[in-house]
Amino acid sequence: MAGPRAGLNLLFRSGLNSSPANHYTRGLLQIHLASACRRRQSTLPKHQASKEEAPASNRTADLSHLNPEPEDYSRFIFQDKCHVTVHAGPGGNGCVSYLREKYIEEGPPNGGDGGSGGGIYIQAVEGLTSLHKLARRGIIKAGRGKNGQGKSKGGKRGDDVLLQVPVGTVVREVERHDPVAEEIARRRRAKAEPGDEEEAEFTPIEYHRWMLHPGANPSDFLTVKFPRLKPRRQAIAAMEPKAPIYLDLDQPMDKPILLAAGGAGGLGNPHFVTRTMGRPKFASRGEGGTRLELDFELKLLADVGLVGKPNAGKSTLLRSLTNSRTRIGNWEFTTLSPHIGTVIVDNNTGRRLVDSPNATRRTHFTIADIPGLVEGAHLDRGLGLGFLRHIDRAGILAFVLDLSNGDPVEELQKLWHELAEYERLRSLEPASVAEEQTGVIDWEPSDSGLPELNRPRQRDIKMETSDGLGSGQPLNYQSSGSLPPLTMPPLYTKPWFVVATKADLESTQEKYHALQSYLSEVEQGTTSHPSGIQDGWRSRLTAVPVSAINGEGVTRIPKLVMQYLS
Ligand SMILES: Nc1nc2c(ncn2[C@@H]2O[C@H](COP(=O)(O)OP(=O)(O)OP(=O)(O)O)[C@@H](O)[C@H]2O)c(=O)[nH]1
Ligand SMILES: [Mg+2]
Repeated sequence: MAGPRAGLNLLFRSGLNSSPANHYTRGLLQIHLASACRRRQSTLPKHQASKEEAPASNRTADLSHLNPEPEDYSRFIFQDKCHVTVHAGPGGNGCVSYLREKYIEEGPPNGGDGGSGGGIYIQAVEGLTSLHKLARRGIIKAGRGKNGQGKSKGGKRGDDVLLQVPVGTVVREVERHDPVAEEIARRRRAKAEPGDEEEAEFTPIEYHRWMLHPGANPSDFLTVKFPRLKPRRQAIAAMEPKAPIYLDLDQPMDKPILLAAGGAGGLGNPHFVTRTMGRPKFASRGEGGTRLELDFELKLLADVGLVGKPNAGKSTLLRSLTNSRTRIGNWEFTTLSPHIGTVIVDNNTGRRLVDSPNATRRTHFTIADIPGLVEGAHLDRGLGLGFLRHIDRAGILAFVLDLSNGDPVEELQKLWHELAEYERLRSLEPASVAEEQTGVIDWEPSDSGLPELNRPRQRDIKMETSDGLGSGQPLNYQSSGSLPPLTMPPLYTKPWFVVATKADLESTQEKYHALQSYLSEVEQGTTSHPSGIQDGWRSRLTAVPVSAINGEGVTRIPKLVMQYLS
């Protein structure tokens, strides 16, 4: 059974050059032989087939996962956007306490300080592919610092919260409520606009900032003279990214970074001892924690993006190349959310599974199966713009064309037309178009990841400096208006190739040849680029004939991709 197949492979290896036509013939011959093998297998009487265990060398690979039962797919919950409110923990209160010992009736103050509130941290990690877990949490609160205690015991720190998000997540601050910045601004306003003299002398009691001994009467607030205490921040707050937060987490991170530090703990009463007041009856309360409203958006970061019409065979192709268990079905829009599969090119056994012509040390690359594009996708038809955004981030575009359905050259042109239109709309009036047509706001990602955080943003947000208590924190605000445009490399400058699938079906050969000669013309410049843009990518254009459902011809794709990966 394997005899003729092995013989033919040998023949191809020795005798044929690697012209596109031969790739096709080779692919198809392999397919025919494979189906011949299957036919022979199936012609065996059933009982005989089961009894006669084929020798190991003769066993054909199990291809059942390429044409699965309807229920044989992984349930993949996917969410690529969410809005989350995070609260950094407030600090614990300071304590009012005095030393009490035998023969020391009125000991010195020994109230401990309150613990600081827990911070909110974020980390992009590999292995996550969706934001749905984060979205479920809705409101996320870090722990409150514990109150200080007598005998100079400080309160425990509040628990930190770590948000783990997939690589490729963009985090944008929508709203901020910072009690410390608010307090500073209030004081500044009071200082800048002194009322009449009477009013100036009157200082309102700051119940929210001070606390008395538990045994004290509320009226004691009137008699105690509180010192001036500036709002405080934890020292760690200096590590917060500059507001408004805008993070483009396009690399896995070794360590989390701080989004919002918890509030500083209150001071115990020993801090307020003066010459005239040896036993202060008050301590300060902990500072409130910052509240942030954050928008998360996942822009898939795959090396290769599969672009094709619905039902073209993208998911089958992904299954044949990777371990993905994405859903396959003979109807349009089987895939409703992007799926990412990983192709291992080096399993670290000392011998690479796929040779790379350039000296890249990549051990794997990723492929994104994106829902099908229909005509008018750039106008948000079908699953349109929502997923065109995901193509943005793929480094290489693989156009999946169904050879059995319609004219592949025309299909390729239509797909490119959608991408070019999307590109054009984005470059024309990015914010308004994106907002108007999708309700989605695109914003400018950084080119170089985290260091970019400190780049000043062109947004009209009122900044407050905080009297040296931390570097210029913004006052509470709500972002409004349009956001800066996305600066991704234009789609037409990305390397691309074509995967001509369903090559096992009848009368596909002529279509394949027509497609291949069209690509050669585009490459040579005798025909315009299918996007209609003159300086689109034109080098090494090729169409790979495959029958993904039989797993035939697909091994050429990783080799091709490795040529483009650096
Ligand atoms: N004969 C043949 N059929 C194929 C091949 N690849 C896919 N199919 C069939 O084409 C149909 C659609 O395949 P899918 O992989 O779900 O197509 P898709 O592009 O992911 O479709 P959407 O998710 O709707 O965009 C299924 O019935 C597959 O079995 C192939 O190489 N040969
Ligand atoms: Mg699909």
